[in-house]
Amino acid sequence: MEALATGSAPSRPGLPPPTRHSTLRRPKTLPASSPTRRIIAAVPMDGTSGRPSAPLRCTPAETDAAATGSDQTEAETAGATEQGNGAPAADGPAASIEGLDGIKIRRRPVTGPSVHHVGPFQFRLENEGNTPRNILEKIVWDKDVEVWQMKEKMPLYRLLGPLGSAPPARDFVAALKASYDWTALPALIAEVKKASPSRGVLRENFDPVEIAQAYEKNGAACLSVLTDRKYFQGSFENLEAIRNAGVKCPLLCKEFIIDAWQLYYARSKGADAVLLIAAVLPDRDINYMLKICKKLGMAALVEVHDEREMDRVLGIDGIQLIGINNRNLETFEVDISNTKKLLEGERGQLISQKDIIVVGESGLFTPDHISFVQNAGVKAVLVGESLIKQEDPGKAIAGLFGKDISPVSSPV
Ligand SMILES: O=C(O)c1ccccc1NCC(=O)[C@H](O)[C@H](O)COP(=O)(O)O
Repeated sequence: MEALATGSAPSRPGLPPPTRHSTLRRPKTLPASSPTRRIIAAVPMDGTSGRPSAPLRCTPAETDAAATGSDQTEAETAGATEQGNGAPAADGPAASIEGLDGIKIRRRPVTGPSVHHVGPFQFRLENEGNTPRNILEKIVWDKDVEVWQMKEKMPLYRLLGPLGSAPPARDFVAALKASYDWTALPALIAEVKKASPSRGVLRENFDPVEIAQAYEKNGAACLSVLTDRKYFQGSFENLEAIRNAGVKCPLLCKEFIIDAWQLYYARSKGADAVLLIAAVLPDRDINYMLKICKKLGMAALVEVHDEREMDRVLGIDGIQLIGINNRNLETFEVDISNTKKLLEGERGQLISQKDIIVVGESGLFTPDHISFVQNAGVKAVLVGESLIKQEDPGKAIAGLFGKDISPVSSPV
């Protein structure tokens, strides 16, 4: 399949997975100046007393991070010698400089694994370089391990079959435009989300298909389906089940995409669109992933949170959808005036010139909130909590918009 040609890939996405090593190696060096280097635990590994009930294990990410040492493969030397944020792979203070390439988080632990083996012991050495600084960094580091494990089980070539038999991609952008034209209100992307790191479990009695059908019936233009299991209790099974149940609304795969492989996987599970987070992905990755999405027929919702990310994204060609997240993913603070702030002045003008649809994301609970972001310039909204927490999430849509927006209702 043509879309599988990843030969022109820049550094990390699409590269063959780095060689893994069965034993842990020390990272080349720990930063000499490492200020908070601490031994947290020393655990004998031979089953004698003192062994923890859930033994510490070295994870692929740990071996992977260690692989930034001296015996890298050619591919790693060519591409993966960066953290994915342009930072040098391992040593020294430069490795932890934030903001290189514009992204705020470190894509991997910069000082290598926190777990080390000495004889029969495992040591956990924590320092600034291998301790996540915020939830987004933690999610992305965990995602790195998860994606590596998934790729091991299902390498790209083995996705060919599922990709070929996946239901065809539907036009996510056209669905948003049609809804906006019909209702003269922001098109709704309703989120199928059981839990979140900031809010915990949002809905105990969670039937993803039933919720998706209710959203569709009550006027959602598109759906956003959380697929991350660890932090959102979502799954690709949910995405697939919703697609297979005959829901016609195009589906956004709400995932933390860090590797091009995930785009193919999402498409093979029936996704029509994916989320690309500017705080996580350098421009070159966004560029590259947009091209793959296009080949796969999927839309990409490129998410920003601040002016800097917005300016970066506005410099990238081919973007059709920009999501402004009102939630700061590092602090969980939600402020819907963020949408207005990012659309003021020249940025708003450029967005109109480029015919980009802006999606207002997070913290939208009332018709006033919807009016506020619409007046700021959004043509679509992404809403989770305020719908999913209601007894009847479908009916809650009319409450959110202040009127019935279902397809059977009359247009304005
Ligand atoms: O919501 C979180 O706690 C969260 C934490 C870390 C990364 C992403 C997170 N949420 C993703 C979203 O921003 C929302 O799911 C989406 O925009 C809908 O927001 P809401 O309507 O407030 O549920």
